[in-house]
Formats: sequence, structure tokens, C-alpha cells
Amino acid sequence: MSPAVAAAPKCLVAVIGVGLVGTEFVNQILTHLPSFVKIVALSSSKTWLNSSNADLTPANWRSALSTSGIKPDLNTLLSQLSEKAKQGHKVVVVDNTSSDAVAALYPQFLKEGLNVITPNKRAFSADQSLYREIVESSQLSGARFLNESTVGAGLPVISTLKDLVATGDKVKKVEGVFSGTMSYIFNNFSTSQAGGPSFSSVVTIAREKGYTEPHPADDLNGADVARKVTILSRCIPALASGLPRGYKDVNTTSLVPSQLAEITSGDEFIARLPEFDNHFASMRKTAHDKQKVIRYVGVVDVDKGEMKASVENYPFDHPFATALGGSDNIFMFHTERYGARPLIVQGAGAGAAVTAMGVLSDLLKLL
Ligand SMILES: NC(=O)C1=CN([C@@H]2O[C@H](COP(=O)(O)OP(=O)(O)OC[C@H]3O[C@@H](n4cnc5c(N)ncnc54)[C@H](OP(=O)(O)O)[C@@H]3O)[C@@H](O)[C@H]2O)C=CC1
Ligand SMILES: N[C@@H](CC=O)C(=O)O
Ligand code: NA
Repeated sequence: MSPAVAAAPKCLVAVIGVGLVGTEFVNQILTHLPSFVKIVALSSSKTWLNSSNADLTPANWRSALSTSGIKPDLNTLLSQLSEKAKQGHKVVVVDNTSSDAVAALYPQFLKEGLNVITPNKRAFSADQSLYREIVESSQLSGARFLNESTVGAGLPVISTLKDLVATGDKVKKVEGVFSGTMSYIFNNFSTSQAGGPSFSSVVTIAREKGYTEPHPADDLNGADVARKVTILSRCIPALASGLPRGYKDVNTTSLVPSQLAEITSGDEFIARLPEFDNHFASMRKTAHDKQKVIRYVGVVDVDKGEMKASVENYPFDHPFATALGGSDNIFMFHTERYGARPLIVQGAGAGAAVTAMGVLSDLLKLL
């Protein structure tokens, strides 16, 4: 730990959601910043631990939470945290859920002076009113919201875009592979080789690796990419005038077979997916016959005012076909200053470790 970090005052953190990313986040704090950050509350969807006076360690926090016997109550949490903010503490709410209900509380958290950090895309990609309320509440109280991990997980995507804008560059287009799940699926399913694994098998592995949303259909229906497209578009002033529409207005291609569209359980969805393997294999063959691979891309085209999340075919030698592996994302920023050679950010775009790192680095930026 650097001396600057060691000398800084403690900040109080409440963690809502301890799934894949939340668990990793708590462990990273307790391992790397134990004396700098104090976790004062932990909440799963079933139990809540008020840990102000507890000595949490990577080995004991989960059992302390599961045996607390207290049901989560976000309103009580809100009032307890605002008391601490009023006493002069720097308080941060970290939302590691994908819950709309938690996202809807951000304006209240911010109004009470509680900072919000999150990888949850819901609030920033939903309709304009919630987003506007978040921005206004933050301006009113001075509390901040940081959401780097909502796009490209730990990759510096939102910060890069905001830096380009803040320094006066003119962003013309942002395009790339914005989904770790879609990247993993198509990097393995559609290559320059003929044939390959079944579609359902690669989706299953992407889920096992922790890349997918809690319900994998939220990735396959394009909504996750459409949300990221919306979040990025809201950082670009030329599009933000009048504020961009919500993610449902992004032109989006869904890969979810209509027969599976109403399934609410992720497990049932995965179990039924093999019924459609032949359909996806024929998509792959059609592309391969044209010497192309399939990739799922996002585009924010400022000049054309176009936002889309779509399936495209690319030649075998295109960077989207050759340069990506694993859950890699790639973001190409076409701007006035970068001219014909876009600024590129590339690397793992999903997975608990890199996402939690993005959340933790937001916390360090805040402090
Ligand atoms: N995984 C990744 O690679 C990335 C994830 N993200 C985002 O990070 C967030 C978390 O993802 P991930 O960890 O993979 O998802 P998980 O489903 O593993 O974890 C989410 C957790 O939130 C909990 N939860 C839901 N509602 C509440 C609530 N009201 N109060 C407290 N806890 C609640 C769930 O508990 P329970 O299971 O009991 O319902 C679950 O444990 C999502 O918004 C996702 O989009 C962003 C970038 C990358
Ligand atoms: N499900 C998402 C997780 C990160 O945002 C993805 O696959 O990219
Ligand atoms: Na990011």
C-alpha cells in the first residue's frame, strides 16, 4: 500500500449485493485496503449485516452475513448511512446487484450525501428521468456517482471517453465489441475454421465463467450491449443535449429464439437452448461461406445520430476476427484528434476479478 493511501482517512462503505462481483469486491477491499476502507454494511438479497463494529476478514465475512438473521431493509440502511454522512464521514454505497429497485434509490442516496459506485447498468441506461434525477441529486449535494465498470468491466472506457470530451476532442463514433459474453461466444463459435462447437455449449461455458448477466438472455437479446451503448452516448455532449433515449430505443438485434423469450429462469433457458443449435450452425455456415466470421457489436455514431447493437459479419482478417480472445472487449474511439487511427481500448470485458477491480479503482478515484 502506498504511503499516501495508508495515511488517508477511513471511508465507510456499504456493499449491496455479494454475488460474483460483490464477493470479489469485498475480498479485494479486505485483502488490499483493510485499514483504509471500513465496510460498515453488507447486504445480500436475503440477509443484512451491520458491521460497523465487527472485524471482517476474507475468511469470516460470508458466514457473519449468512448467520446475521436480519432481513435486508434498504430504507433503514439509507437512514443509518445518512446519519454517518451527517457526522462528517465519507460514505459510499456500492451496488453490486443488477437490481432496478436498488438503482431507483440512487437519487435518494445522493441527496443524503452518500456517494454511489456501481457496475450495475440499470440506472444509467433506463429512461431519461431516473438518469436526470441522479445527475441533479449529485449536483445538489456534491456526492458523486462513479460507474466505470458498467461498460467494459474494469477497462478504462468511461474515463477515456470523458477525458476525450473534457479536453475538447470531438468524438465522432465509438464502435466495438462491448459484451464479454458475446465476445466469448463468437470468438469460440465462429472462426476462420469451418464448423466448431455448438452454440449452446459456448453459451453454457460463458455463463460458468461468470461473464453473463444473472439471466443469460439479457446478454443474448442484445439488451446488455444496448445498455452500454446508451451509457456511452450519455457521456457525449452532442448526443446528451436533450439526453439520449433509454436502451430500449437503441436499434437492437436479439439472438434469443422467440420460443425462449418468455423464460424467466436462467437454468431453464440454458437447458432449452440446444433445441436451436442447428439454427445457429446455419448462421455460422452462411458467414463462413463468405469467408467471414460473426461478431456482435455496439455502435454510437455521433455524426449519423445512430445507436445500435447488432450482429455483423467480418472478413477473416478483420481485427474483430483476429485480435480478440476470451471475453475481450474492444472499443474504438474515432475522434477529430485521433483522425484515421482510432484510440483503442482492449482487454477482458467481463469476469468477477476485473469487474471488481474497476469498482475498487472507482473507490480510489473518489477518495
Ligand atoms: N459479471 C461480470 O462480468 C460483470 C458484471 N457487471 C454487473 O455487475 C453486477 C453484478 O454482477 P454479478 O456479480 O455477475 O451478478 P450476480 O447475480 O452474481 O450477483 C448479483 C447479486 O445481487 C444480489 N441482489 C439482488 N438484489 C438485491 C438486493 N435488493 N439487495 C441485496 N442484494 C441483492 C443477488 O442476490 P441473490 O442471488 O440472493 O438474488 C446476487 O447475489 C450486475 O449489475 C452486472 O451487470 C458489470 C460488468 C461485468
Ligand atoms: N454480461 C456482461 C457483463 C459485463 O458487463 C458482458 O458479458 O459483457
Ligand atoms: Na470500464
